[in-house]
Amino acid sequence: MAPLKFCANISWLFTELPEVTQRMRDAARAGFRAVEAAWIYSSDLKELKTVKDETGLEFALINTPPGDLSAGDLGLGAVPGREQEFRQGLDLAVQYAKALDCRRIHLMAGRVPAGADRCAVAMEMEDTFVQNLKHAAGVLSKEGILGLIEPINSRITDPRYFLDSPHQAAVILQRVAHPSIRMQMDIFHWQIMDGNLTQNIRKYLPMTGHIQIAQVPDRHEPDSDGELSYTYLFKLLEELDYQDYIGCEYKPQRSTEAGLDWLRRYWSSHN
Ligand SMILES: O=C(O)C(=O)CO
Repeated sequence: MAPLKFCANISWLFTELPEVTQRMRDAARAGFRAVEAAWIYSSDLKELKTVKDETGLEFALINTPPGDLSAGDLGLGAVPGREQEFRQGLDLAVQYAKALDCRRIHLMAGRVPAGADRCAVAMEMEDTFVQNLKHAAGVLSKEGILGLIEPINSRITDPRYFLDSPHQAAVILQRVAHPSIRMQMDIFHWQIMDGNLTQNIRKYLPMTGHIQIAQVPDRHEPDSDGELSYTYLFKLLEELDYQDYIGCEYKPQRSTEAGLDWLRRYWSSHN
């Protein structure tokens, strides 16, 4: 069984440094061969590419732009009436992904509008998402890029996020029915929403293109106190021969460096 591949989410790790490029260098120094990030659109693309080339880092994943964060947007994929903006954001994400040779883009669904009843708007939002994902599939398949949809828990992290369960995502993926659109499995969110991780991982891994991890409930390092045994979960993913990236998307309890012992232990026991 091949060792699992971990990438540093530099929107959560190495945030002791303000600049994305500084975080990239620190991630490389810490031993990571790949990074992922939420939104890098305020960074100069040429600088990102220079540092990527200098460090030899791979860019594993970026997100589509969120929309207007200050107005409460967190993605536009499933938001009726914002289709044009979603498509413009997709084009920008593709521009960055191509320049950085990044092969995965998280197509963010977005939130149920404030004040709306989730059940009342669910069908319209799902239909909007399916149409946007079918459009994205056509764009991304030409570039050899995977589009990913990620359930984000609506119990703790984001009560209004539209896509909040792996089962809901699986129905949407079935409606889109395109190999360029796959699941983004964030084990932190899946535990909070559904538990039953062994069954859900076994069931949905075949349609998954990226994984993210954090401990539950405080979203710290995998080896911090919490509900999950990542020793068990990593063994399960090795047994299932998962070969894509695992994004380290957690809040360090102290510093990023101090919190990386779990990964050093994994690397030293698998090299
Ligand atoms: O909030 C999360 O878990 C994300 O991955 C957003 O991109």
